[in-house]
Order: sequence, then structure tokens, then C-alpha cells
Amino acid sequence: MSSAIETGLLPFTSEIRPEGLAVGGVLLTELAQRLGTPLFVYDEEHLRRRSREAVAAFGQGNVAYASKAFLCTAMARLAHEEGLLLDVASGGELRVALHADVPAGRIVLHGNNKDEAELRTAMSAGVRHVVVDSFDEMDRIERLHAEEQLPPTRVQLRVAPGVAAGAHEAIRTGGNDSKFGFGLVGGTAAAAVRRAAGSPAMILEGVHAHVGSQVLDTSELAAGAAAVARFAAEARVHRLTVGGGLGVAYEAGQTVPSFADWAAGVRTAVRDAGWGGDVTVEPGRSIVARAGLTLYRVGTIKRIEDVRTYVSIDGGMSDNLRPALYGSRYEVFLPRRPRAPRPLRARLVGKHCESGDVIVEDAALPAELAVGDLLATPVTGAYGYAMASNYNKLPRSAVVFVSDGRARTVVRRETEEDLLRLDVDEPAEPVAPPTTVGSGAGAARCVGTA
Ligand SMILES: Cc1ncc(COP(=O)(O)O)c(C=O)c1O
Ligand SMILES: N[C@@H](CCCC[NH3+])C(=O)O
Repeated sequence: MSSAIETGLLPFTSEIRPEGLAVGGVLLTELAQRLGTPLFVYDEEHLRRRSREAVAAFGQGNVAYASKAFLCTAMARLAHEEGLLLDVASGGELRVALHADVPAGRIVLHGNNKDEAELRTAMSAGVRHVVVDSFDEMDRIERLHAEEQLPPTRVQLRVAPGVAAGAHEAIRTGGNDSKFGFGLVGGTAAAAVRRAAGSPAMILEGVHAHVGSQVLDTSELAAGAAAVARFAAEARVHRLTVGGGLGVAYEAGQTVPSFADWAAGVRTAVRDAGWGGDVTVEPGRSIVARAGLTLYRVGTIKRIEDVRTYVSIDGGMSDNLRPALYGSRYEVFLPRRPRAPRPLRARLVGKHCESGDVIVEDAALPAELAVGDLLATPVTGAYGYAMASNYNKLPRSAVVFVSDGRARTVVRRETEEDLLRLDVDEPAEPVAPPTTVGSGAGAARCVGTA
């Protein structure tokens, strides 16, 4: 941990110049000077190369970018330009994808509790398919088809394959005890297939599963794929989606499988399980994580004798929730001297009113670190900005894409005015008095304030 930052954690176009680290041909120190901090910086070439590598491994039309990892209009456009389908998991993500002019036929809609408005938008737009998660959702689709004459929608059925994997309990999804999907156990998934196949509102196209996220062992991804492939083959559907989940390296020394390794493992597993067709995947993290890094400015350095040193930066859990949520570990370095040895041990913390507001628990930093220095945390391109908040009313950071010596802001920094945008100051309105629903012995009384 005391050696220089490992280049395998940096974006592909990183180059170490005498003045410091440049990404996309842009010096990070200059970028921070111009655009302020905290700042999310994405290497556009890296995003494009990872997208192409995924398509090369799985085939055209077989890779959907899981936009929950990082989404804005520019990212949706980039993914579409690179031949990726878009996986969206809410009406909001769908809105951004459509706003970016991604054709509806290239978008798939996910979610374990899609409401009618989300389904209405998806069905009206004619998305590629809806990944149906429950019988209640089928009720909604059928109602929209029957009562609002929305066209039948192509669907894949999400199943819980009974295989869960991933770096933390909170991001393991494929087990039997899961809020996601129809269980393979107990015949629930088989009943879902029968219902979808017989419904005038749904065109059953395929089966889907996702075992979890930040998975570093492709055999676990292959095991999930095998379980769902067996079911898909029995159900005689046309398409099979095996989710995302491929992990990335966050710290020095971690080795990670390639897209080609993942594809090889999945192909063998599904073939052995009796599936003869194509397989679609939904990578999120593995496309964007290493492409992005976050720049922070050091504000205070507190040395507590015989205890530890705290280095506070100008962001925190509002731009990277992962350490607080999952105990995730990161590295940090000085962009003006990326090769500097890092003998100083310190806790890198944010500026929020919580002791748990930690970005790097046990950071290795250069001894010369001083207030005003710029720091960078690499591999923050996935689920960083995507899970950002305004906690303590911190305005959210800007996001910038760098390429060929140029920088373009793709999400502007929030201002304090933005923080007040949703606050309203209206006179109070009377709320309707209590009403009685139904009549007779079973009548329910709704209690409300008069
Ligand atoms: C259904 C589904 N597909 C794809 C993904 C993307 O996962 P990852 O970012 O781990 O590749 C997720 C999130 O874990 C998911 O829930
Ligand atoms: N938010 C998680 C991943 C969730 C994956 C989405 N199903 C993370 O930061 O690792």
C-alpha cells in the first residue's frame, strides 16, 4: 500500500507527465482548477473501448448496458453509439434514455415494482421488452392493454435462479429469498411462463436472471446462467438474458476476469444446460467503473497522536456512498505526483455530519500531503454519481468527459439555487374529511383528519 498507485486502476488513456496525471489528454490538476471539485472525470475512450470489448465478447445485440451504474444523456448516447442496448430500471432512467434519442426498440425496462405510469410509458413507446418481475405486474400490463388499448408488449420473465453471488449481501439478488423475480423453486416461474404465454397483453420472448453484482469469480456467474438456461430450454422461449454482475478491481493486486472470460464461462454453462441460442448480458459496473475517477480538494488534516490522521476532502458519502453502504474499499493518490510513494497512513473522510462518512478507511498517501492538495480516487465510475445525494445540502458534483485533450461537461455542478428548486411555500389546504368505503357489515372506515 505504500508504493505508487497501480496503473491498472487508472483509466486506459492515463499518462504520467512531469506535471502530473493526464486522462484523455487533459491534466487533472488543470481540470480541477477550471471546473472545481468534487468532480467526476470519465475517460471517454475507455468507456467506448469497454463497450466494444463487451460487444466483441457476446455479439451484436447481446449486450445491454445496465444504466443504473451511471446514466446521463451523454452516457446513454455513447452506449447507443457503441452498439449497446440500454437496460433501464425505472421510469426516470427510461426518460433519460428516450431523451438521449435511444430508440425504444433498443431499451429494456426492469424493476421489481414498476408502477402503471412506468409500464404505460414503456408500452406506448414500444420498448424492446419489459422484464416482468411479478404476477401483480402482469395484472397491470393486462389492465393497460385492456382498458387503455396499449399494444401487447414483448416480455422476458425475471426468475430467481436460486444462485446468489456478489461482494456484499445487499447486492446479491439471485437467491430463493429475494424480492426479485419468479422463483424457480415451487413452480412459480413455470406458472408465470404459462400465464404470460396465454395472455393477450404479453408476447413472451424470453427468460432473465441476475445473480448479483461485483462478482469476481466467473464460475458463479456461469452457475446462475446454467440454472436459468435449463429453465429457458424447458420453457422453449426464444431469448435468454443472464444479467450483469462482472466485478472490477478497486484495489492494487486484485485480478479480474475479462469480458471474454465471462462469455466463455457462460457459453459453456448454458450449452451444457441444454440452451442452444444466443445469450444476452447486462454489464453496468464493468463498462464504467474504471473509466471514472473522482477529484477532491483536501480541506483539513487532523493528526491525533497515537491514534490516526484524518484527511478531510470536500465531498464524501454524498458522492460515494459505497464505503458506508457496503464497506467498499478504494485507493487514493495525488494527481500532481501519481508515482509518489505513499507512506502516510490516514483515514480519508468527507465533510458530512457522520463519523461513518469515510471514503478510504486506511488510505496510503504521500508524506508531503498538504491542505489545498488535489486528490483522486480511482475506479469511481460506477454507482458513485448514480447514488449521489444532497445530504447536508451539498450540491451534487459536475461530471465531465475527457477525450483528445478536450473536456466537456456532461452534467453540470448543482448550485445552491438548485437546492431550493423543489421547496414550495404555499398556504395549507384543507384535507378531505374521512370517507366510508362500501356499505353494510363489511364496510371499511378510512380514518383521516378532517
Ligand atoms: C437486473 C440487473 N441487471 C444488470 C445489473 C448490473 O450489474 P453490474 O453493474 O454488477 O454489472 C444489475 C445490478 O446488479 C441488475 O440488477
Ligand atoms: N449499488 C451497488 C450495485 C447494485 C447493483 C444493481 N443491481 C454497488 O454500488 O455496488
